Amino acid sequence: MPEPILAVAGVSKTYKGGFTALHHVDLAIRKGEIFALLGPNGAGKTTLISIICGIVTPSSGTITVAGHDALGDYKAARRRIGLVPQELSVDMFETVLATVTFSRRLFGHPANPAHIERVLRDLSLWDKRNTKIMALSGGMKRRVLIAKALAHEPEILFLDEPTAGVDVALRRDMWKLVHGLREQGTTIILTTHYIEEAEEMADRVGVIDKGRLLLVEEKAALMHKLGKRELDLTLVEPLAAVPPGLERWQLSLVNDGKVLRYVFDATEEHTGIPSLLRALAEQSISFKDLETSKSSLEDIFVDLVGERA
Ligand SMILES: Nc1ncnc2c1ncn2[C@@H]1O[C@H](COP(=O)(O)OP(=O)(O)OP(=O)(O)O)[C@@H](O)[C@H]1O
Repeated sequence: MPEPILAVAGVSKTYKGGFTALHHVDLAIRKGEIFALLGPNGAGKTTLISIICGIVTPSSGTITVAGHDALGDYKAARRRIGLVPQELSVDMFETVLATVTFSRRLFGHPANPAHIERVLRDLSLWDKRNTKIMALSGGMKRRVLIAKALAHEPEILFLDEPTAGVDVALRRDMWKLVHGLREQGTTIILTTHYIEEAEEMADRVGVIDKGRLLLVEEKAALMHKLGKRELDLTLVEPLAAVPPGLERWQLSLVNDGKVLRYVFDATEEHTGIPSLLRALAEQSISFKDLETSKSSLEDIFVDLVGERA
C-alpha cells in the first residue's frame, strides 16, 4: 500500500472521569478513498475524529496526516483536514459568502474568491451567497457546513454523520455530492450509523464498537466474505415445527410456520439447495413460492456487534 494520507497508530482515549472511549485503534486511510466508519451510538466515532482533528487529546498513540505529526505539528496537519461537524456551528446572522470566506481565512490561506465560488456553485449555494444563514432551509445549512469545511482546500474531508435527520432526497443529494468530491481527489471519511449509507458510498468500511475497531475491509469483500443468503419457501401447508430428518440444513420457520427459511453461505461452492429440495419432496412437503435474498451490510453489522438475539 502506498504511504497512507492518514495513519492512526495505537490511539487510546480515557476521558477524565475514567471512561475509556477508544482502545488502541490502528487505521490507515488511502489517498482518494471514501472510508465509512460505522458504529452504534457511543461507539467512539466522534472521539476518534475529534482526536484526528486535534480537538481532543489522545491518552496514547500517534496520528500522521499527509506526513505531518498531528500532535507535534498540529497546525500543518489540521490545514490538510476539513471537518463537517454533526451539529450546526455557524453564525446565523452572517451571509453564506461571508461565513465561508471567513472559514478560509481562519487557516491563514490567502483569499481565493474563485475557489470559494467553485465550492458554493458545487453545493448549489451560489444563488444564496448573499442570504443570511438563518433564512436557509435545514438542508442548505448542512451544505454551508460542507462549504465551510472545503473553503481552505483540505485534502481530507471528515463528515460526522452527514445525513443524520435529513430526508431521503437530501440524503441522496449528499451522497452524490460526496462522490463528486472524491472525483476531484478529496479523501473522504464519514461516520454513520446508517448501514445504507456505508453500503451506498464507501470503498472501505471500518466497524467500531465500544471503542474497538472490529474490522476494516473493502466494502465488496466484506459483503462477499460475510454474505449469507436466505432462501424462503412459502409452504402449501403451514408447519408447526421443522420436521425431523432435515438437521443438515440450517432451517427455521417464520411467519406462523407458513415459510420455511434456509440460511446458507452464498460463497460456498455447494449451497445445499438441490439436496434440500429433494429432501422436502421425499417428505411430501410442498411449497408454492420460493425466494432468495442477500443479507445486507446491516445483517453483517448486527451480527458483528452481537445485537442479534
Ligand atoms: N468528554 C467526555 N467525557 C467523558 N466521556 C465522554 C466524553 N465524550 C464522549 N464520551 C463517551 O465516550 C463514548 C464514545 O462517544 P462518541 O461521541 O465518540 O461516540 P459516537 O460513536 O460518536 O456516538 P454517536 O453515534 O452517538 O455520536 C461514549 O460512551 C461517550 O459517553
